Amino acid sequence: MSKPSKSASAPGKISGETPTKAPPAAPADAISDSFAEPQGTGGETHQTAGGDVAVLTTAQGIPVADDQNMLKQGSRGPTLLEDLHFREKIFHFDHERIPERVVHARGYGAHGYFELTESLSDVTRADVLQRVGERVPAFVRFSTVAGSKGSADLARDVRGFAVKLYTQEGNWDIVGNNIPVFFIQDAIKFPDLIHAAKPEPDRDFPQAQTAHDNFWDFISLTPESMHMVMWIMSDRTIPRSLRTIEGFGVHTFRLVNAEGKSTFVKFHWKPKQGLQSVAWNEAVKINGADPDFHRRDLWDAINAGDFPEWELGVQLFDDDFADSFDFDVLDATKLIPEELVPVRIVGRLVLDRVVDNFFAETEQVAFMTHNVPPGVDFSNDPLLQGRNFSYLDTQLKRLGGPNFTHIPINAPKCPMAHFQQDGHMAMRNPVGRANYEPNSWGAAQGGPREDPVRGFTSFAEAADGPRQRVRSESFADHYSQARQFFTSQTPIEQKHIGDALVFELSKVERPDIRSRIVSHLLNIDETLAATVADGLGLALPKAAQAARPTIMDLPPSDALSIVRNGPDSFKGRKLGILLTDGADAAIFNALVKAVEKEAAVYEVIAPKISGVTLSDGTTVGAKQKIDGGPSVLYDAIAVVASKDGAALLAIDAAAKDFVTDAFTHCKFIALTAEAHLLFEKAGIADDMDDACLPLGAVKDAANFLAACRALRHWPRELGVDLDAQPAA
Ligand code: HEM
Repeated sequence: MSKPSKSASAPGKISGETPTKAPPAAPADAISDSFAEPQGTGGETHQTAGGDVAVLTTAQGIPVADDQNMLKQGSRGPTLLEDLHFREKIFHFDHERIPERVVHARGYGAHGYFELTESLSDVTRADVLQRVGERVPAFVRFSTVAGSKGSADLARDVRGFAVKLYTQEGNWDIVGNNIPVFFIQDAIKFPDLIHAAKPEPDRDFPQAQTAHDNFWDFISLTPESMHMVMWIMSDRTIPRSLRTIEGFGVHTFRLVNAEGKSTFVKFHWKPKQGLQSVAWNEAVKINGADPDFHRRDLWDAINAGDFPEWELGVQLFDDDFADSFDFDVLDATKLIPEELVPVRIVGRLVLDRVVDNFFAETEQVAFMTHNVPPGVDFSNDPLLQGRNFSYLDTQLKRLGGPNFTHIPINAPKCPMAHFQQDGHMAMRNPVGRANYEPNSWGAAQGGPREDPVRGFTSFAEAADGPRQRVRSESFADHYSQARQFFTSQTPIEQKHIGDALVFELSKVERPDIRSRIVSHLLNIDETLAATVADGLGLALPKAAQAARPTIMDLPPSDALSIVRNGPDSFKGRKLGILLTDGADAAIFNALVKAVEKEAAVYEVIAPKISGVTLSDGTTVGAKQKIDGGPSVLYDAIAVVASKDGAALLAIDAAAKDFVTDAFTHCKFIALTAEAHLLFEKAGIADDMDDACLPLGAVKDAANFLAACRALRHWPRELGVDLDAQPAA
């Protein structure tokens, strides 16, 4: 196979292959002064080539003399069909869009590597899992499921966590989610699930939300989804960052070793950054303030050298365990508690490079569950089996032809040779005379041959039984693990699940659908059901008919809680510092130093984007003007204001929102004595608690950053939420 040549890429220069390095940023002195640009007869700007500046060409390479005006008959006359440059330019523009993914349309990707830290050679012959210390390139795409490509990042939704490992035995795609279970057990229900979740077909809303009748109607009639419902109503679906989510392969897969022995496996990605989520009220506001919150966060962190990292964990088990387990390991609505089968950490995934071009890489990447190397294999999970058909099929539609593996992001990075040829946009065709096998052209010209030893062989599982459309009885317990998830949460997390259910069901117009959901909750946890019924002002219905009674005493699992798996540092988090003219320079500088010591980051927010002049006369630039930098964009806030500055802030609605939102969202807050006025005028001065710390002296900065390690002061929430108040 011929390999496209690599060429260094400069802005606007087209090469045959996606460049591996971002083009160098233009030096500051190269930024043009638009006031000095040459103008044409109509006053339009004409920038011309010369020196280091390349000549603009058509896609055919023909140099372009004028890119501002169409070819006309006279300056005010009709446009001529002969204008080859205009026609080509518009033609290409007209065809820029490809269909968005039918699900997971909004996503964001990054490059990195996977490194093996513990060999799995005892259980698999997969080359990538043999030798400790070896690395393979990786590409990861995170996504939301229901929203369109242009929807907002903080939608309450499952996050896709799709990993492509470019191994020496071909691409291995682990197409997972940040939740270890799924809504449905059988792939035949996937179109129904997604239709119900997406905007309703007559009105095409709501966008990127499950809070509507169709979704909850379907769910209320699909009791197998109840475990997943607990997860999606938890804070897992409003993560603080893509860097703070777990990833799960969900299904039971197989690992197969050199002797052909199979071991069942579940895949886990555990974030070194710890788990963290935001509050719902905060998520709603982030979506308005910065719909790109998650992608910006990932882009900024990687570009700053703060590379997110996940550990690859495996839960390995055999047939005996599978037979003894309370649930069916082929049922994707069930997980295997880590307390029963510990997660063995065997590798690390590091994301260290942003994409050069979003479309070329993130949009065109094609993940497929059936991409597995020799030594990895499938189980009979009927959801997985259906997925194995769906992903290849959908790529053909989305990427327009069978040659999507020629796109650099999808091309394997190992030797490959086959006789597939032609088709739309074929970049690689077999060379030489033979394009079939068997053939008699000999080693030099005959092309590749099969390899029964190294090649992929499916695990020789025996299967028997009548052909039938049926759901296994072993899939019939719909509530026990839902209950186990709920009882494994801390009280604040349980409250959030109740709040989320009340919120979502309040958006459902039909009372009977609300009631049906509560009838399922009664089979999970009576208190939760009563709380939700109360929140909806609904009489408690009868419990839903259960195919299997709930196992009430499954032991709680700490691994299922976000709060219990948070980090113990503020590393990688962002402090928002609201500054005014005349603010204490020593305190500001101490804060900056403390932030850097904590390996965190900060942004300055000021009344004007030009920045402020501090008490010592130094000037500090602002990243955000106050109404463009609400506190929902930060993990903690500090208000460092002078007396006059605080007086100005105290009349500003955005400044008042800045502190009240931070307070409501249980964030750590630091303030100078002068800034107190803003908190008074915002109406929260009397409620301030232990997580509101004074910035009276330089040493207070470090104390404050140390306190921020707890991330949130959740007890405060009970004081600021109507639903948390005792009934009158
Ligand atoms: C455990 C259940 C599932 C998980 C974890 C899952 C995960 C994902 C992820 C992460 C993506 C986005 C891939 C990307 O970033 O490009 C995706 C896309 C997709 N999924 Fe699934 N999915 C599940 C179930 C299903 C099922 C049952 C089907 C169909 C039978 C399905 C069909 C699709 C399709 C068609 C896409 C769009 C792919 C593309 O256009 O690139 N998924 N899924």
